[in-house]
This record gives sequence, C-alpha cells and structure tokens, in this order.
Amino acid sequence: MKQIGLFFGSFNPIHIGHLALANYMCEFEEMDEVWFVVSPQNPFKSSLDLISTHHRIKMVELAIAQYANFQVEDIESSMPVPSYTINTLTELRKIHSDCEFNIIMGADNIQNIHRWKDGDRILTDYCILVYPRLRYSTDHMQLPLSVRITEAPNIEVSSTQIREWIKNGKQLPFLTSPAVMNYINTNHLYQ
Ligand SMILES: Nc1ncnc2c1ncn2[C@@H]1O[C@H](COP(=O)(O)OP(=O)(O)OP(=O)(O)O)[C@@H](O)[C@H]1O
Ligand SMILES: O=C(O)c1ccc[n+]([C@@H]2O[C@H](COP(=O)([O-])O)[C@@H](O)[C@H]2O)c1
Repeated sequence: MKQIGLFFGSFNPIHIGHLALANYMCEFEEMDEVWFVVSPQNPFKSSLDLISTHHRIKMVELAIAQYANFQVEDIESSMPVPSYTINTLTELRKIHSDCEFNIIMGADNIQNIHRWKDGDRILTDYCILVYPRLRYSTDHMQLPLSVRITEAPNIEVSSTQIREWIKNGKQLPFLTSPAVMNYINTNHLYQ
C-alpha cells in the first residue's frame, strides 16, 4: 500500500516550518507522499485573520511545486465547516482504498487530541507520526502503538508571526517561498 502522510492545517500562509517537516517525513519516515490538507476553518481557531481558502490552497501549490512527493488535497473545501479531521479521514479512506494514511501531528496537537471530535478514535484507528514542538513533551504520555514519535528538526516559525511581519511591510521570500511571497504581494494579502 502507498504510504501517505497527511498534513492538516490552515496554512495561512504555508511556511518553511511546514515544508521542512513534510520533506523530512518523505525522506526519513518512509512516506511515499505527503498531502497538505488545507482546512477552511479549524474548529478551535478564530476566523478573524483567515484569508479565503482558495488563496491558501494556491500558496500551498506554489510552495510545493518543486518537489514531486508533495500534493495539495482540497477535499475539505467541499465539506461542512468547521473542518473536523475525523470526517475528512473517513472520506479519504473511502476514496483511496489503495493508500495507508499516516497523520502528521505536532507534539502540541497530540496533547490536545482528546478535545478533538472523536479524538480517541483518531488515536486508535490511524497511524500517527508525531514530531517535536518546542515546550511540548510526549514523555509522560501513554500512547498507543499506532503513534510513532519522530525526530524531525524544528524550525520554530509561525504563520501568525509571518502575517504580522508582512503587515509591517517585510518581504519574507525565504520564510515562505519566493513564489508564495510574490503571490502575497500581487494579491495584497495580509496588508
Ligand atoms: N514551525 C513549524 N514546524 C512544524 N510544524 C508546524 C510549525 N508551525 C505549525 N506547525 C504545525 O503545522 C500544522 C499546520 O500549521 P498552521 O497552519 O496552524 O501554522 P501555524 O504557523 O501554527 O499557524 P498560526 O500561527 O496561524 O496558528 C499544525 O498542525 C501546526 O501545529
Ligand atoms: O477535528 C477536530 O476536532 C479538530 C480540532 C482542532 C484542529 N483540527 C484540525 O487540525 C489541523 C491543524 O490546524 P491549524 O489551524 O493549527 O493548522 C486543521 O486541519 C484543523 O481542522 C481538528
């Protein structure tokens, strides 16, 4: 079966933290592909700073164009909001019976998974690849065998920080990607 890493996120905008991590999962954790699943609306996040989903999808497409193992998955665009991950996973399994799905998840998110819709079911029914985040440890957690802890390198940059800097007139082609920065400028995003 094809091993697919699913990387869920708002990607508002996508940045090198996301890209480097997904790259690591393909090269070191035996993922044949990583799919970036762009979520129209995270159930836990405010929609205040959130730009429209089609811009976020376009930026992911631009950022990943150079690497054959990356794909954008826009299935959540046609699903109800907020974007509950269990619903997306169920749909993806129905459509792609030839793929094994591995959820790529930060140590911050795995600590909160019990608050997600059907979080316990996600934990037991899916393979999960957990990567370290600063200030979050998984040492004390009792995790099922379906959860694998990886040692992916951490690049602590955030979309929030990037949005703020762009608002202040900064050009950040290497924290996002040159093509993404160009798209942001052309479409006057995050001004
Ligand atoms: N620097 C990073 N390195 C690795 N993973 C990250 C990084 N930043 C965010 N992530 C993870 O990537 C997924 C998608 O991230 P998201 O789109 O929320 O970016 P973000 O930078 O955390 O955004 P925001 O600052 O708007 O909350 C989330 O699971 C998040 O935990
Ligand atoms: O399903 C849930 O209950 C749930 C709760 C919180 C977050 N999520 C998903 O987790 C992903 C990470 O979100 P974000 O905004 O931090 O990039 C995104 O796809 C959200 O829809 C999902």
